[in-house]
Amino acid sequence: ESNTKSDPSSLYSRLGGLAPISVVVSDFIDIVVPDTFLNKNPAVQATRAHVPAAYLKYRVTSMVCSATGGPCEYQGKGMKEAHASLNITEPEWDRMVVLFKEVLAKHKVPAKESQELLELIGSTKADIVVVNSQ
Ligand code: HEM
Repeated sequence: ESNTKSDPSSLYSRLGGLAPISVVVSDFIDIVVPDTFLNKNPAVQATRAHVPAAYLKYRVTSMVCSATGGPCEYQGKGMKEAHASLNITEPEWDRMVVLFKEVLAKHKVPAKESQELLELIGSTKADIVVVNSQ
């Protein structure tokens, strides 16, 4: 596995590189895609028919790899564009964060690295949550 180009102090390296990152992302997508609360959003539910989970795993893994200082290049859509038509609400965002924290705990990602990943995810919130429902 070629993570040799990466700074050893990067979040990417501290997470253990691409193999552990891809496992955490894969588990996360496996939990998020069938989640009944998130699928109450009809726009989100509708994408299940035409956006394969394997595709989302690939895109989210390459994004996390890139954003944490790893050797990947994210070539997917911007977060605003990817989620614009999904009408994602604040409660849906909060549900996703709960599910993400469960996956981090399951894989025993250390507190510091978990916090950094949550901040990274948090930095995309303004582009993803388009409905202010509170
Ligand atoms: C409640 C929160 C979220 C929901 C319900 C959600 C749902 C979705 C759905 C349904 C798609 C497929 C859109 C389509 O192709 O029509 C998608 C794409 C994507 N999402 Fe999310 N998402 C959420 C949050 C996030 C977060 C926090 C990230 C990463 C920081 C993320 C990263 C991506 C990426 C990388 C894609 C693929 C973009 C592409 O096709 O190039 N999503 N999301």
